[in-house]
Amino acid sequence: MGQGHAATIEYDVVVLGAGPVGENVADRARAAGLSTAIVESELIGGECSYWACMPSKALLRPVIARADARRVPGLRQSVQGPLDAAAVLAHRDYYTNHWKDDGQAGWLDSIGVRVHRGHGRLDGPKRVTVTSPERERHVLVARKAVAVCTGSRAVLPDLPGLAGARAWTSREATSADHVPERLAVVGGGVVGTEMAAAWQGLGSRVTLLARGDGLLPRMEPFAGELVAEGLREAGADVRTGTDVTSVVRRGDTVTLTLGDGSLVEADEVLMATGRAPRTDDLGLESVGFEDGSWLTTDDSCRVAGTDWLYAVGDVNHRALLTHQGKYQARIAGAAIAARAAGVPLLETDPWGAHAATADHRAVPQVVFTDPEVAAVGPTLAEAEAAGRRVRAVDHDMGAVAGAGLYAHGYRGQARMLVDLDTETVIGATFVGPGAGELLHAATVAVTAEVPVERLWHAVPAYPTISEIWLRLLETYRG
Ligand SMILES: Cc1cc2nc3c(=O)[nH]c(=O)nc-3n(C[C@H](O)[C@H](O)[C@H](O)COP(=O)(O)OP(=O)(O)OC[C@H]3O[C@@H](n4cnc5c(N)ncnc54)[C@H](O)[C@@H]3O)c2cc1C
Ligand SMILES: NC(=O)c1ccc[n+]([C@@H]2O[C@H](COP(=O)([O-])OP(=O)(O)OC[C@H]3O[C@@H](n4cnc5c(N)ncnc54)[C@H](O)[C@@H]3O)[C@@H](O)[C@H]2O)c1
Repeated sequence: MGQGHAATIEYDVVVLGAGPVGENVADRARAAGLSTAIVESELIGGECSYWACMPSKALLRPVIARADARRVPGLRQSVQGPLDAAAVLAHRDYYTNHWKDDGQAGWLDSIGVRVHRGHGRLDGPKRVTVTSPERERHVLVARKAVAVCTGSRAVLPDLPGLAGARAWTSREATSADHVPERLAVVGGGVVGTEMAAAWQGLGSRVTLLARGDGLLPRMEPFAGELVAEGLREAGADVRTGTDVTSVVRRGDTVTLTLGDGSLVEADEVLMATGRAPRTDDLGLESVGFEDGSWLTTDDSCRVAGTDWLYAVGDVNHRALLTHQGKYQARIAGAAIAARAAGVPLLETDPWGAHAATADHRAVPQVVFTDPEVAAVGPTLAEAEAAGRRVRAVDHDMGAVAGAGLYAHGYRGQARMLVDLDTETVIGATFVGPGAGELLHAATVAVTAEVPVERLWHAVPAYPTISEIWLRLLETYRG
């Protein structure tokens, strides 16, 4: 169908991309009584459901559970064998619903959000052209707002040989149907460390190549150190300060050349080297922006210089995390609804209903390695760089009774960051087995700006790992 004859359908709100974030924007908009359509070119549920959070955590859970069990006297002997990799992969397939999205499509249908399958492209203000898989085109006109929620994709460095090396990105690393004997992982960020832990645990011999001084460079340095230690103990070869200069495949073997001229051979190579926005071929030029760029927004997630265009989730580069994108979706959905209803003044002050304030103050993240890393708020280095007067309070997590009971010989480290001007906790990092489940208490304390003096009255149950809070507060008070 030519563009001149393309059918035109009007909605109040059109959402581009049905990942976790787009789904939530659509849900909030329709809950406010706005007619809402969502456009999806691949699978409803997005990267998170099929090639990121869900499959990666399904692969990691047995690896971490086994490592934990091996630290429990009396249980250790029963869990010495290898994992049943076929069963783990089958469980991963169950969690991705075998890469079918009928369940999520059914949910959108049940809440009254209209799904348009195909590639969406902006075509001037408030207009979106959808090209269906059958190459049919139609035009969606948004009376109130368009929300771009198209996410991000893996970015590959420009290395000699890489284009022909059939390298894995996060997509293959989370969906592979076999365990490679040797896996090289390039990149020491979150994807690199998690996938190194998963595949080493599943039986691969992993070589992790990171170019910085340590792993997880955006977190407190002790996090990367403990994760490197854990990976090495699991049998992985972890190398930091390493540059990869070429990646060449010959037959079944891929050879990586390192900066010092040495070679690493593997059966597969995972490039875990960061993300790029999925804004190429999005028609951004038709509304005054550059295709292929991250979209900068205000705290209501509205794109600067427009009164109708929103960018929510990975695509705005505020925090590349599902939970944070879904939070933005709740805020953006409320802002879209308020503006559509003609509310004269939105609540855009910090912590207001229409300001994604937590993006700046309290982004929680758990890295599901062994040990786990759980962090919220700035690191010490970030807080100091921002000119804040802070004190870092450190404590050995293993010194807590609950930790010793959880895992014999528990190794871990905690840091609480206190703002000395407000006497509130502005950040925390916990590294150790089971640390992920400690995080929300810290997120609540940071978000609510609870004074340290009041936290003194928040009594952790004995004997839980949460007693680390008491140790941190005792250390702070002296
Ligand atoms: C390996 C890995 C593990 C991760 N693990 C975690 C984790 O444990 N916890 C966590 O919080 N985060 C995790 N993340 C990050 C998380 O996956 C992202 O933050 C999240 O998926 C972002 O959601 P989104 O909706 O913004 O984008 P996406 O999930 O990328 O969804 C965007 C959707 O838009 C569609 N789309 C794109 N362009 C168009 C177009 N032009 N027309 C129509 N549709 C389009 C895409 O097909 C896709 O379905 C992980 C990431 C990776 C890579
Ligand atoms: N559990 C979780 O919350 C989770 C899990 C996975 C991913 N994610 C999110 O997904 C996003 C993407 O993760 P990621 O690990 O791909 O990106 P990242 O930016 O966290 O890490 C990429 C790493 O690759 C390195 N790198 C870049 N180019 C390189 C090169 N040419 N050679 C060697 N190293 C190179 C960088 O220095 C960096 O350390 C993150 O922002 C993260 O928040 C979250």
